[in-house]
Amino acid sequence: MGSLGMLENSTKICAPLMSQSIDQMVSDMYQAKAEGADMVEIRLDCIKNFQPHQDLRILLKNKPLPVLIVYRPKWEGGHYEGDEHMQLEALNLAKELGADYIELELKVASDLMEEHKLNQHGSSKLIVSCYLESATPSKEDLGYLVARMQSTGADIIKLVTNASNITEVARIFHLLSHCQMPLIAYSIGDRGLISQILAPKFGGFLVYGSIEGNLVPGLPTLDSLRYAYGVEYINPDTKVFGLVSKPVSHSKGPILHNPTFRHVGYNGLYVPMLVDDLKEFFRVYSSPDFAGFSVGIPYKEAVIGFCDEVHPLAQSIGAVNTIIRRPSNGKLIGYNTDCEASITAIEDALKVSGCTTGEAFLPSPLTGKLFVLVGAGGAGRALAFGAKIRGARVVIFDIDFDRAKSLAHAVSGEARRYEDLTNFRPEKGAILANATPVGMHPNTDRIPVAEVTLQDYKLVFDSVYTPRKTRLLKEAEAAGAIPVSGVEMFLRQAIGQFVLFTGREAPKEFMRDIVLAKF
Ligand SMILES: O=C1C[C@@](O)(C(=O)O)C[C@@H](O)[C@@H]1O
Repeated sequence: MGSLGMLENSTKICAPLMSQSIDQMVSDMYQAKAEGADMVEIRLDCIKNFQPHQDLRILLKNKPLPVLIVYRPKWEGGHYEGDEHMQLEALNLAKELGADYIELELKVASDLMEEHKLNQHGSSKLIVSCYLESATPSKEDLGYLVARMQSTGADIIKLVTNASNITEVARIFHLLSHCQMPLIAYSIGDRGLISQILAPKFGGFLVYGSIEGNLVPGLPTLDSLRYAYGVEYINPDTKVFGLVSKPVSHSKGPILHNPTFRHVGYNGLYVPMLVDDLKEFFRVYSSPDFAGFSVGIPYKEAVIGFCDEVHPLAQSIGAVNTIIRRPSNGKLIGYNTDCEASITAIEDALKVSGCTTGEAFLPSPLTGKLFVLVGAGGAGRALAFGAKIRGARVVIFDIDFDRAKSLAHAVSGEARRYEDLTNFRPEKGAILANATPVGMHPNTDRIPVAEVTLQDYKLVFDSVYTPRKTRLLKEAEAAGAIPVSGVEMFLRQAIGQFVLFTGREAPKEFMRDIVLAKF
């Protein structure tokens, strides 16, 4: 990898292991090591018929990596139902047998403190933890809680919250960057994912990643931490680029952008951001650390209201899919890379298949063609404007007829009622473009038009990119049309974003290879 100027961080990657047998725990430790973990967390409370003396000896004698021992009681979300005394005995034994870290819940640690019973001898480090079922507390309350945890004599403190909104995760980042002692802090849930991935940027002590085949709900896998996010290369200077969308987990953006950043030695990180409230989001994530954004469904139109400047093409389309924070003044500038991406994907496919014969004098193989568009949302608007700019005649269908009419008006096209789509037969040689999510994973058996109408089209484009070949594209190919996958548009819009994000030329072939191998 191009490591130009990048510093590795000191955040450890830890695999939580929750198997029920000792043999399995031992083999999980080796698997975690092979998958790139720096340490493992062994959950004693998950082991069936746990025999402290015998089992801890086997586990700690066979450890290939530093071990954190956790014996989590039921009241803190674990499975241990015994008393504090037995819990403490097992943890002390683990210390004696060479555990590198042991974890105690705040309540237990506080009780022990009061009774002057917290045994701080030995070489294991003590992690005092607190799991909040609720949302992340205010900055002040977090401060008090951390002070209380510190006062137990912990070497490391660990705080876990349940994020109900991505904006509260910013309080975790604040805490991580201001805490004077080693801190593990993160939020669980889809909205909290960035707190885990970005822990190395803000100085977190460790980040959790689950081993393959043993997924822990709410945690990324070791493989995604290493490959998709490259967490070992993140440092305080890393520029963060977020995909602002809802839903967001379907996106393949991280597995394309992050390896590309690393390939060219650019210190950037691309993360999914599940956003509920755009206004709050841009108010809270306003620091230069958050250097730019991709914008996905359903925000491509609404986000214009939060940009300080909008590129003329994006302005006329009325949709933004890329935002850059201008380093000189922090202003947000909106762009649209979908338009060129989708139209050039269609044009190139027409050129490759020789559909331009006799039309070489035309500015584009789309000039003069009938362009039938289904869906007038953000992606549809980009396609409609692109087709119009190339001189195509645009016909638009949308479930919301007013939306279709307003887009048709903007591109001097024609709006048709959605009900008429089933029987709509275009002139021969027309282009069909689907800009609705119909057919997207997991509803892959769905198709936005009637199959019988497909034979009249020369080319069918689908903006859906999961799966690569949608049912619409399969049927179109069978009917003799040229299929163009949304993957091609996805790749090209990402190439456009790379240039805007980094100010550098994009390694196009490298990016295309990732798409071919991983999509
Ligand atoms: O439409 C898309 C797809 C996307 O939202 C994603 O899911 O990764 C990313 C956007 O930049 C792009 O315009």
